[in-house]
Amino acid sequence: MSKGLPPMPKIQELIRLYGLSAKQQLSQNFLLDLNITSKICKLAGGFKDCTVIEVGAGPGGLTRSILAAGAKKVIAVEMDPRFYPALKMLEEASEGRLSIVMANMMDVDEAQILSDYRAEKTAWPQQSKVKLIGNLPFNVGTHLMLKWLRQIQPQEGLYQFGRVPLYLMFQKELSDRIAAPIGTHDYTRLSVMVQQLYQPKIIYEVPRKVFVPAPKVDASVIALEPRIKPIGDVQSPEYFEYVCREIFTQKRKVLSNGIKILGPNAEKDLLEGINVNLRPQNVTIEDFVKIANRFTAWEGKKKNIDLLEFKNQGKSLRKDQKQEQEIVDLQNRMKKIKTKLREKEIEKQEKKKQKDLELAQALAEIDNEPDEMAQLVPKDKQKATQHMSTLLKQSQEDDQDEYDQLFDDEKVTQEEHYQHLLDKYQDQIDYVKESQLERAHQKEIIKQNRAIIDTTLINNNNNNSKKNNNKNSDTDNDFDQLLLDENIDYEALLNDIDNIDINDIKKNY
Ligand SMILES: C[S@@+](CC[C@H](N)C(=O)[O-])C[C@H]1O[C@@H](n2cnc3c(N)ncnc32)[C@H](O)[C@@H]1O
Repeated sequence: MSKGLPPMPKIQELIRLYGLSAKQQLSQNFLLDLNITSKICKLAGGFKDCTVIEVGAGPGGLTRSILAAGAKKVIAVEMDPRFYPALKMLEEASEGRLSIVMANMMDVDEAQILSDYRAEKTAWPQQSKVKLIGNLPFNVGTHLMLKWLRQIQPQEGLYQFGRVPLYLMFQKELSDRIAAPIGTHDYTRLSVMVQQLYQPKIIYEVPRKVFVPAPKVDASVIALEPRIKPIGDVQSPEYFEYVCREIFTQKRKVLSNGIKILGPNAEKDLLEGINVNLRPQNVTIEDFVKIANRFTAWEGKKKNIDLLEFKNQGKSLRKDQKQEQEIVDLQNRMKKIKTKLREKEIEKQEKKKQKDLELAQALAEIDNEPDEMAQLVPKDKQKATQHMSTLLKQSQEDDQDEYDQLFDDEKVTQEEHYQHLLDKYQDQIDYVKESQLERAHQKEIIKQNRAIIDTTLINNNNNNSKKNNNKNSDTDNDFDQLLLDENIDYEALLNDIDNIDINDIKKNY
């Protein structure tokens, strides 16, 4: 049990209790082994007396270890509301040391939450009393890292609180690239951009098997300590990012050739004093800064340079995450509907069996071969129904003869005669009529089912694009309505649902 916390249910138990299965599509891979999370905290240098922002707290495994490591305050940011009850339980046990912020970290104002929770400000270049840690989906982690990286030089956001180190879990390959030394295969745009501002160090390699569920790749925790003084003095972070991006697209060319991508005469105007025979992977960060600063002031650069990637990264991530979430929700609703339909189908089959049995019994009463009829009914209801009509007709005719005779003998009145016939056959006649109608009706129902499914999905897509929050309830109402119909052809409906390709829905976004 975690030091400093009262006894609490295990994370695995909370996951079971609150039904917190990982959403694999959203790359939720949990760390449930507290030995591992404690080791990560230790390798991050411990959190004693620190204010720690934990990004993507999930069910709270790592959170417990951070608290156990003596953090003064933990601010756990999580965007998936399913985790709120589990985190709330931990918050209550933490005696004020844990606070939960339910939000997308892309939208969080770090300086605001740190002031709200009275984090201590430390003057640059001292080591900060604030630390940030996160086991995030890998793509999200990269976007956020770029967000924090851009806050360093203007000392905004996190960096109003001093030299805040970041401890981020990435897929191993990405951490290797971020930390890659110059001259290695892994030295890329990201290495240059991150290392210009941070001192990176891989502190822990985490094999995939320790996550639940296991991702497809191994991971590692990288520590990013802001440099006291960045390498070089970048004039425009936007152009620095642009220049690094463009030059690394020319990885196989030496600088004198590759630089041409930045515009005509770039070689003459931007490379003075730089070894032009190097490939990008051998160019120092200082030289990248020099080239980028010259480019920023350069008249010869292309007009309308696309800096959109730099500006829109956060936006596109938010959009991607929202869409992924919507698709997961849609898939979950489909799953629920399928379960409901299967139950209804079983119910319907039971009813059908019962009806067939009743039909067989009814036939047995007017036929001398009950066994044969009992076999015929479940196999071919239409044939059985026809057979039953013939038998009924025959039987009515026999009775008619018998009663005509009685009537002729004046033993019964005409009225009694018809009443007798009516009573005897009414039920069977109704049943036969119903059965004959059934097939035509079924066809109609199948058509209706298809129409409802089509409309529901179209509505769903339209609603998604209109960002209409009521879409789920509309869709659910349609389906609930559908399920109320006793005569529904569940099998056809299930087939239709099975044939829905979730990728088609994705395409429509
Ligand atoms: C890989 S899981 C890790 C959960 C937990 N920290 C652990 O180690 O078991 C990532 C968590 O980050 C959350 N998350 C993903 N994107 C986020 C974002 N933009 N802002 C806040 N939380 C996010 C997910 O909902 C999920 O709970």
